[in-house]
Amino acid sequence: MTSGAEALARLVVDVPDYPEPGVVFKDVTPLLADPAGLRAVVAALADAGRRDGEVVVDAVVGMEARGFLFGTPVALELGVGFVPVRKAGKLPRETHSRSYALEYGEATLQIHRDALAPGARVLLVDDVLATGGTVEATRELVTACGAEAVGVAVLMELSFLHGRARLGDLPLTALLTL
Ligand SMILES: O=P(O)(O)OC[C@H]1O[C@H](OP(=O)(O)OP(=O)(O)O)[C@H](O)[C@@H]1O
Ligand SMILES: Nc1ncnc2[nH]cnc12
Repeated sequence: MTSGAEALARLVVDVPDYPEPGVVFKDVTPLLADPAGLRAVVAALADAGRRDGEVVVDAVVGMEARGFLFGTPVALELGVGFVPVRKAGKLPRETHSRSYALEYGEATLQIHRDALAPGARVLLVDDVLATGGTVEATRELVTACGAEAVGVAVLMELSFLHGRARLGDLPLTALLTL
């Protein structure tokens, strides 16, 4: 059987100097194309939304774009809904916004103001934790909705970028730490 860590080691490709010199980009498209590998990492990420076998989150939030690809199947696996956090200008109704910096640039993220029920317990899902700017901004957006981020689950943590330090008390599940 394929484990999540084995799938990541085999199916994530390092691309040096993309999208700019000095960055080693983690390309997850071969993982997405491999049904057994994809199933293994989705199952492992979903475990972050359970305690003692019980689902303890009310929603999964995924960040554009790769957080959508992993967050949606994780939500299905947990039996909860999926809420997208999008780059600025993509959501059609009233939003909350947060700007942030990441390993190779800056961006603004948005969430629909009514996307989460007040008090909802939310699992954040993404592919990579790098500087932590994306997760920090997303957590603030969840809080602005009156909900609470109770955990973050990622495929890979790039520990040399110290994203964990920006998470405060938010529990992190990383299937692979590099
Ligand atoms: O921890 P950070 O430094 O914030 O970096 C991590 C984020 O960077 C990547 O997304 P990107 O913004 O490149 O968007 P994409 O998924 O649309 O390519 C990645 O998918 C994470 O969301
Ligand atoms: N090195 C990297 N590879 C893929 N996604 C990223 N997001 C931020 N840094 C990244």
